[in-house]
Amino acid sequence: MRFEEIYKSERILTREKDNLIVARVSEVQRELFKVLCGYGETNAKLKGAFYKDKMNKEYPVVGDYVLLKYNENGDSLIQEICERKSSFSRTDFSGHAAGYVKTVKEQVIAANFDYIFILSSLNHDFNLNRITRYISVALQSGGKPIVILTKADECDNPEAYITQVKSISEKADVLAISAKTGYGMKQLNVYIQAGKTIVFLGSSGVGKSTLVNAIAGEEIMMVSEIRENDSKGRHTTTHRQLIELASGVIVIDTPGIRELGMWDVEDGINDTFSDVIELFTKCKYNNCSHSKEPGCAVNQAIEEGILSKDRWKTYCQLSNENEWGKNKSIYTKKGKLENKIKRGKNKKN
Ligand SMILES: Nc1nc2c(ncn2[C@@H]2O[C@H](COP(=O)(O)OP(=O)(O)OP(=O)(O)O)[C@@H](O)[C@H]2O)c(=O)[nH]1
Ligand SMILES: [Zn+2]
Repeated sequence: MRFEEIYKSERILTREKDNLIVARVSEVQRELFKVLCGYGETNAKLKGAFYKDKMNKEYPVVGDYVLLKYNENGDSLIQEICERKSSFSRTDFSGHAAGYVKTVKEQVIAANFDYIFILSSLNHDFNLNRITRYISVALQSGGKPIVILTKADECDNPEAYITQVKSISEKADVLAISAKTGYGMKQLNVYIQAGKTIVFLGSSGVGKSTLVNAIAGEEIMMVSEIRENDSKGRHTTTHRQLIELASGVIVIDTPGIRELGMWDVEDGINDTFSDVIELFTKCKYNNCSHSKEPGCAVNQAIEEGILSKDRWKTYCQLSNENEWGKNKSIYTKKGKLENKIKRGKNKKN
């Protein structure tokens, strides 16, 4: 994480004679980038080498730390991308209808975040399966999942929901808030620290923009009621994708993250369901399908009430969905393997 450290501590010249500095990508519009650096925000392009070997090259994404040849009179040049400590990917179907895809590519959409705020509202559409899926995606990405149950003012018993969500995984923090009444908002202070980068996940209307505004202490995002009267829509060209708040907290909000799909999140699912995976090792037969076999530890745990039927069902659903994505990704296997190796390296550091 050398780039990140340099960026956070020095920001200005690292290799002065070449005019190279460390910067952070704040916006991506096709082949044009905006980056934050010690000189403020500046426009940047990629150096030519990025385009030579198009198939295997990783392009910078929002949140990336990059080495920049700074140009005060025009576009600066991005020379190199720093290894990512965390990242979100989405499935790119390349224009094919789902189910008929020949090639599915992994497209990284944001990188280097510390916390993933998973928002879910405590009104009518509370859905434990959806939260479980988000937690799996989050654990896979390398960031820390924080489940934030919003609109607590519309719910009689937030604690009951907190207990349910806590049962999904002990690796996720869980809290309930109301941006309207201020209930529970103080609990966020642990995460809202200068230098920390936060991404927001959650369905439309759960209160992401409202929470970002509350954290920022000013209106930096449009809240739904207002946006409906705005024919331009929300993600216009002026919409920042990475924002550094006055407090030094960094917020990433890219359009792609809001519709985050499933990529190969096997590690994330196994992490979330470590209790289930543990049971597999106790089945009598190695190749147990966990349906009707004698000595199946899963069935036994369900009978004894140790594992709930719902939790088992969610595990099966998520891992089936994940298998589907994996089979279709065979054409990009090589790239994926490389990614995995890189991620493995990161963990050790
Ligand atoms: N009762 C109540 N309503 C809230 C709270 N937070 C947000 N809302 C309302 O929920 C609605 C949606 O809020 P947004 O912040 O725009 O939600 P969003 O998740 O950003 O929505 P998208 O931009 O569509 O993804 C608005 O009407 C808010 O006023 C809360 O704590 N309590
Ligand atoms: Zn079994």
